[in-house]
Amino acid sequence: MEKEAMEGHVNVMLPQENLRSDLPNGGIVLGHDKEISTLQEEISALRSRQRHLNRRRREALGKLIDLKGSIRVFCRVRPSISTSNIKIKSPVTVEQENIAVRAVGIKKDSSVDRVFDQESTQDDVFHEVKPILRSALDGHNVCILAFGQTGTGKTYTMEGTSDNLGAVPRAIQELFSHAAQDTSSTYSFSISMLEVYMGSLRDLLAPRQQPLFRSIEGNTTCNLSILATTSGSVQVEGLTDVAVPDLKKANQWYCRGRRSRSTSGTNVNNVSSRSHCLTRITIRRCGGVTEQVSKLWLVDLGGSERLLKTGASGLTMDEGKAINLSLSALGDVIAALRRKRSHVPYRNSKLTQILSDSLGDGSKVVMVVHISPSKDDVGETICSLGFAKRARLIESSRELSEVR
Ligand SMILES: Nc1ncnc2c1ncn2[C@@H]1O[C@H](COP(=O)(O)OP(=O)(O)OP(=O)(O)O)[C@@H](O)[C@H]1O
Repeated sequence: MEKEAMEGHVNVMLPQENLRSDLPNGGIVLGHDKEISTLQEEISALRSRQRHLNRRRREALGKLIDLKGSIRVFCRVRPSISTSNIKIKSPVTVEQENIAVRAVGIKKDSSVDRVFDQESTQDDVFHEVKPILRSALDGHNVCILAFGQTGTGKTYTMEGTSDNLGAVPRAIQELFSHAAQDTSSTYSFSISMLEVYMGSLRDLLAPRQQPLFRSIEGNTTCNLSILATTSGSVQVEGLTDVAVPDLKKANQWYCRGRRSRSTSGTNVNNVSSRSHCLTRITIRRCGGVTEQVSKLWLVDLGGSERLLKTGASGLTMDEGKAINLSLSALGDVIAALRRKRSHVPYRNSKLTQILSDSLGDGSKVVMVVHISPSKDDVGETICSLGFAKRARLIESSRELSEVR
């Protein structure tokens, strides 16, 4: 019974044979009232036990995630996209948790919490990401970030394709499926999506579609502002937040937001994302008298890029510079958290400002660093692995007077 209660299912078997022997037409006689009231008491005791076990499960999960580190770093290697039949040996070799990069004059070994090799599937990645969703349902702010050089598969991991759904649609599905199974709490969800583009914010779910940033150079009319509340939580003023009563509605809104993203062709990716795309699921959990609100951020970061290599010029080059600057601000925040600095420079970019209540203490982060298997990308691969290393060294128990 305990195991069943922990999994959120309590099945109480009524002694139907006994009842039926007295009742040929299937009705209930008064003589059984006592039995019924005993069973009702038993059900209510089991419900209370279930709530208690759920609370303990939440505490245990929180401790487990803290032990593993408040930030978990995975690395995914994109499959080779060479069209040639000649098999070229990749400078990148991987094992379960280790990545070795070998090239002329380069010998670099890195370790992360889990490596996904070129053959890994969307299922494999989601399997590792899934436990942290429980933390979001339990009231923690959670952030799942896809980081990496342009063209290494960040959008593939987060959005996926219609045949191979990525982490965002799978996470949305998982939230609804958990909510349907948990009989001890009720949940409601809402979704927001925004794009951080050249230091400005654009609401991807605005009722009247705002003009694409890319189509109007220097346009900042879509700029939203970020407010920090006295309780330390962060609000994006005026950002559309749509209540999603079911999975179908959630997917419809997510697809709508995806279609509004700014993309452009570069030498290395012909549908390169020119911005950071942030999907926020707000979770309201009501268990008994208390309501808890938490945020799940699913972030497809713009690709870090070497501007010469991507062949970018004009607007595309400016976009690349802006992406690199905000990624460097994200790196600085992570480094400050790691060093337990009293000042964490969240304010240095819009990206880090928005995420400030979901990157610091008490929140849980999964970062999937994407790398290319190609010899031509060794320089970028080393940089991305350096970023992963810095992120991985964050300690979970720290006391910070964070500046947001
Ligand atoms: N694991 C994978 N399996 C199959 N195809 C992949 C995988 N990863 C990436 N791809 C393919 O590689 C190409 C580039 O991937 P994607 O657009 O996701 O890169 P990105 O890192 O988001 O790039 P950018 O930063 O420029 O937006 C796409 O055609 C994508 O479908």
